[in-house]
Amino acid sequence: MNLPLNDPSLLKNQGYLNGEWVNGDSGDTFPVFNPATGEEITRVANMGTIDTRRAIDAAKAAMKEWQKKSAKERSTVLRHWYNLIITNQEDLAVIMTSEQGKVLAESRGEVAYGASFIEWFAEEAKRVYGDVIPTPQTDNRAIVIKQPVGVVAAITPWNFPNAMITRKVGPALAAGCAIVIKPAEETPLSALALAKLAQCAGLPAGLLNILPSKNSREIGAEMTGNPFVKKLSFTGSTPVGKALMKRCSDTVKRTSMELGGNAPVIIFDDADLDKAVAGAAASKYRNSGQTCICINRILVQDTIYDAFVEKFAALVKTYKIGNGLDKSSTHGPVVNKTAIGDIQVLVDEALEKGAVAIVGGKPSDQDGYFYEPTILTHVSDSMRVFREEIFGPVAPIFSFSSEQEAIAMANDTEFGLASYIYTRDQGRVWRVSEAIECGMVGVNETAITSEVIPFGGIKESGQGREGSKYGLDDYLEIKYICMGDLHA
Ligand SMILES: NC(=O)c1ccc[n+]([C@@H]2O[C@H](COP(=O)([O-])OP(=O)(O)OC[C@H]3O[C@@H](n4cnc5c(N)ncnc54)[C@H](O)[C@@H]3O)[C@@H](O)[C@H]2O)c1
Ligand SMILES: O=C[C@H](O)CS(=O)(=O)O
Repeated sequence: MNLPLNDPSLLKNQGYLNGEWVNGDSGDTFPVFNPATGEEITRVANMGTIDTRRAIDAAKAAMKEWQKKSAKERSTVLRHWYNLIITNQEDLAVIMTSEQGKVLAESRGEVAYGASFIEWFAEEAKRVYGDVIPTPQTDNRAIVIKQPVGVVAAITPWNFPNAMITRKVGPALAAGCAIVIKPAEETPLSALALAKLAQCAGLPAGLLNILPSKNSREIGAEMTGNPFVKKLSFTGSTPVGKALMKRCSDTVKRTSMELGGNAPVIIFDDADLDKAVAGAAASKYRNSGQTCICINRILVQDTIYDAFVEKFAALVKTYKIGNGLDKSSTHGPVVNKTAIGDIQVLVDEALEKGAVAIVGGKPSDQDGYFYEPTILTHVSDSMRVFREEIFGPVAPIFSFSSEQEAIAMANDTEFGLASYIYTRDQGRVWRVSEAIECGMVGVNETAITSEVIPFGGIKESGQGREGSKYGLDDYLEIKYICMGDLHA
């Protein structure tokens, strides 16, 4: 399948290992499909254990020189890479829409968002400060320096195939580390195109290694078991994150976990209703609901429930699902056929328990993996759509009476990634923001992410933070040096 690219050389189908484009040791390949059409885009090298081991060895060797460079030298390379990503934004967006499905406008936005992490950490690289601590003794001083954690392994998901790569590679390289990445098997092309641009930017060989593969378990086993890997950064589902954390404990690796969500939005009766409708819809149906911080449960105060449902349904009915490269499409497909089935199981379970699909409720009849934007009313917390991450364009709308009931519903989950509140009562903003158990809160806003904020969750949504001034810490180790014999 030919993609409409200005630079066709960005469409890579080999692994990127030690600065070279290579086929997997097995010589095997796997297909990458366009979810809007079901067509095969290309076949990609299927990397395995031997390739992973080679990549880790290359990263270990390359890191020796990289960590000796000055922060400014590392920053300069990252800045050049950022400039190349922005210059090639349109091609990167077309590649993303073709393999992941999101509409082109969202893909363009993700490329810019992904690039912002490279820009941000090009700057943060120069601000890895330490401490000089006055000690209780008079003849010594305590010095604290920060050093790179070591070789990083990373595993990333298909829903943001560009930004989930750069949100890890940016801080890793800025800190002086080298990194080996396995992207999702559904969307390797975005990662490979980023590697091509990093190569063009002069990033030294071995610092960035991309291992496309269908053998995720096999590669994960090597990444989590190899003693030269000092940190695993994972973004994906909570069950997989738990398994990887367990494996990492064998060699006491540091881990960063960006896992599943079950975000509530709480809409109080003093909210600006039109803003709440627009914000809730934008979050819920962003990337066709395949976003970790998508609203998963809409909680509306009972006094405004009917008014909210009427406005929300009127907006959702205007959506046009279709191929993301078609300018008239507002929303794209879901990632594959399995996702269609998973979503339908959740919807059917709710319907069997009394829910009503006032909009949608089934797959679209057009070719490709399309699910109709769906709204469910008459829902309850006994349904799976209350407890599980839907990861599709389905909006269950629950009602509540009091602030206390809303907080209890919001917190009634093992997840704790993002939450959203619509109210114009400042006292309520503080009470509810502090009471909700999560890592990020949007108040009268659902577009809450950028490179400057600490992205991450609590409970079973993960550990660590990506982006912001905090993001570099996950790739650094603190070393304390006692400077004695001061009066020698
Ligand atoms: N918190 C965040 O920042 C964030 C961001 C994006 C997605 N997510 C979460 O990711 C999930 C959706 O993405 P997904 O379907 O790709 O998740 P997933 O966990 O199925 O896969 C994520 C990655 O892990 C790999 N993988 C799967 N099983 C593995 C194993 N046993 N060993 C090693 N690697 C394995 C996959 O190949 C993929 O690269 C959702 O739960 C979503 O909430 C979280
Ligand atoms: O799906 C997960 C992403 O992290 C969401 S965002 O692009 O960071 O908002």
